Amino acid sequence: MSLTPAIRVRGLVKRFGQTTVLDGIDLDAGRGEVTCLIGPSGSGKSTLLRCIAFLEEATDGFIEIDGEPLGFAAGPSGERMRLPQSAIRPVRSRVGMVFQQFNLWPHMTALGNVSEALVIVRGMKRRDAEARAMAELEKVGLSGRASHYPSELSGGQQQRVAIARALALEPRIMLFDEPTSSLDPELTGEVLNVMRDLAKTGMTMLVVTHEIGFAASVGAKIVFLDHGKLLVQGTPGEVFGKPRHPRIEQFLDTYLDRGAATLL
Ligand SMILES: Nc1ncnc2c1ncn2[C@@H]1O[C@H](COP(=O)(O)OP(=O)(O)OP(=O)(O)O)[C@@H](O)[C@H]1O
Repeated sequence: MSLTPAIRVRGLVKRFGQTTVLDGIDLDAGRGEVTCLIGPSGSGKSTLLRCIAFLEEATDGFIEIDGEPLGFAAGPSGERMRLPQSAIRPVRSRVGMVFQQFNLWPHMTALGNVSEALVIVRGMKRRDAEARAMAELEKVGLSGRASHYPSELSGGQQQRVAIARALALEPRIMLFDEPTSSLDPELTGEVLNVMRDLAKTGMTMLVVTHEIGFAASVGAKIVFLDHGKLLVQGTPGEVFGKPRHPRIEQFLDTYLDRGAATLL
């Protein structure tokens, strides 16, 4: 088995103007594993995810996906060189992303939302795209809602459509940015269950979450960001077990989610 991590981040820096939001992040996310990113609000979790999805361009540092550089590579003397678009696109297309807001097209059905990208991005025939989209909707338990519009679906169902849409493009890595934070507890549970099932298929997942119970039970690795630095990382037992790093203790006091106490 290859030891190359699915995601390898080295020395990642992101600045917005004078503000340093990510300050030298080194991170490995294992293939077929769930890595959970936790940390206080504003610590840089979303920005890190967005850099890995190449939605934001890092100010410095390197990202590799399956051992291949994303966006920038080290030149002959170690200098940072921007890669051409033709080299960026195939690496970037291996990464799927699910956001806090579902971002579905309101004028399209669930089936349309999942199949459209296959037609536009992949150039699939509509009939083939819809067959693939149905299979993805089935996986998230929504084949019976294929002809519904987003306004006719609950928030949890909309997020499951968004997950199906990302999966339809066959990513090797799925990034989730607080996918349940706009949902009430019941709907949160149904989305987390879909993510649990996805993890069981061996999908590599990097998940920003405040659902500590989910992170502790599904995460192979927990990464704690604080003020743009990676402060603590390890297995759930190492990060949440006692004695805990004082910042983790403080964070759990502030952010402990429903039911998490029983797991820690
Ligand atoms: N486009 C931007 N321009 C300027 N500052 C930004 C931009 N995006 C993020 N920031 C700042 O970067 C910091 C980190 O934001 P980020 O959203 O990555 O944190 P987070 O840990 O995901 O927070 P939360 O848990 O609240 O979502 C914040 O101070 C934020 O205001």
